Amino acid sequence: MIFDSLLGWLSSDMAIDLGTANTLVYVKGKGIVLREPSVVAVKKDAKVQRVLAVGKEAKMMLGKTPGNIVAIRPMKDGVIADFEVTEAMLRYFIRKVHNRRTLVRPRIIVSVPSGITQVEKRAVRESAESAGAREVYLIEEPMAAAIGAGLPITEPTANMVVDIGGGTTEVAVISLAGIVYSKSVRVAGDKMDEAILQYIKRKHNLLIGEHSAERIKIEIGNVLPEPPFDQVEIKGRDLVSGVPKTVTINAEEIRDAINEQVETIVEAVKSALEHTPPELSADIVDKGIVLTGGGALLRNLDKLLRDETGLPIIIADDPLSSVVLGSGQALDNLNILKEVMIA
Ligand SMILES: Nc1ncnc2c1ncn2[C@@H]1O[C@H](COP(=O)(O)OP(=O)(O)OP(=O)(O)O)[C@@H](O)[C@H]1O
Repeated sequence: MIFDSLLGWLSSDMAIDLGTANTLVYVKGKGIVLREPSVVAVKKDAKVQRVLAVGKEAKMMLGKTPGNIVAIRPMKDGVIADFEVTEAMLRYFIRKVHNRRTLVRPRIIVSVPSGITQVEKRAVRESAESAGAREVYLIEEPMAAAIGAGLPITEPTANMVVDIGGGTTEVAVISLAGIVYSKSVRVAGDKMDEAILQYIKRKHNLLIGEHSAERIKIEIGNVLPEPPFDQVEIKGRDLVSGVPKTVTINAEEIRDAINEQVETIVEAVKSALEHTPPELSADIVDKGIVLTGGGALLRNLDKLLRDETGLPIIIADDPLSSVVLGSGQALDNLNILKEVMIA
């Protein structure tokens, strides 16, 4: 019986939020011990590929590497896009958490987007196992996010959570420790960055990298900007002359640039509301919708969702950590894990 093997968990056991943008690790009894971008810099010589840097150090190299070095983001749209590199990244993070001591192989809880395929689930399990896990348990991200945000998921009442990450936006209605309805769209922070990059290219003939696009979004991104608009100077390469140049961009332009992605997220929320059984809808009217994930920090997204749905919208206390905090609670309290883990 699988639950028998839940006994005897060790202090080296951990919960990992293997995100498209960031990877977070929670160690049993200790809390969050690692928070790094999901980026790996790899050097390719002849046929051999060597990992040069992982996490923050590798993210600094994005878009700045010479020919034989590539900075790779091995997760795309919430799932593993490059199996080997994901495994190398996980191995690095697990060893870092353990201070490179070789301990008993840990049991690991990994959160995955809701509705991922069996093949994608197997890829996550296998990559965690080859990176050193003894056993791997999976939890759906919106469930983990809801637990991490402190929602009473085991009660017979609706909890609605919208987790906006780098690769996916997950909308879910949870009651009695089960997901009553969920919708996962592969539109979130990364697609916004891409849209900003394309907008600046089109409108200002300026080429910028994805790292700069993300920085602009975080600095002045706002879904309901008002004059005087915040603005930021950006440097890039002029498409026509080929030389470096600087332009000033304002928040209204960025709203325009990411409008389509924001609309997709709003529509996903509305569609979830339409598919929620009436008894549970009544609970949502009272309790509202909780936003988690880095995208919850996009300025005024909560206000826009409130305008569009007429419901109370609450941003979780620490939206970037909700998922790993929820998986961490399942690690600390195995009764929760038994209820929410998926096959
Ligand atoms: N202040 C901010 N304003 C807008 N977006 C932000 C802000 N801070 C972080 N983000 C965005 O949040 C995203 C990362 O969020 P998070 O770490 O929750 O995602 P993830 O778990 O790695 O992704 P996924 O759940 O899709 O696998 C990035 O796109 C980042 O640019």
